[in-house]
Amino acid sequence: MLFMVEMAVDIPLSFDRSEAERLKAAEKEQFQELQRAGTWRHIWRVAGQYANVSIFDVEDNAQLHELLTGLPLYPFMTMKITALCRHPSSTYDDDR
Ligand SMILES: O=C(O)C[C@H]1C=CC(=O)O1
Repeated sequence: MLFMVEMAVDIPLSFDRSEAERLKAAEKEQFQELQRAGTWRHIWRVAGQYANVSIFDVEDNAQLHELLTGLPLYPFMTMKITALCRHPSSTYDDDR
């Protein structure tokens, strides 16, 4: 199942800087692992914002929930999730 996830990150200025850097590094590592696995299929930076638009390919809603709530930066994120389905005009075989 494909989902578009819009994520915005807001780490308060009062939050410990070195802990923030540690969480960002952990987030990057987790992201790259999921990208290599094909689960976190795409990511784009939203220009001018600490935010991204991502496409996830997961088994079900529960897997998406587990994955998103397990992200190191999750406590600082707001998310908007949109379920996607194949467009009838698409020529791509992997648009499930
Ligand atoms: O940078 C972000 O948008 C937040 C998060 C998503 C992937 C990653 O490495 O960090």
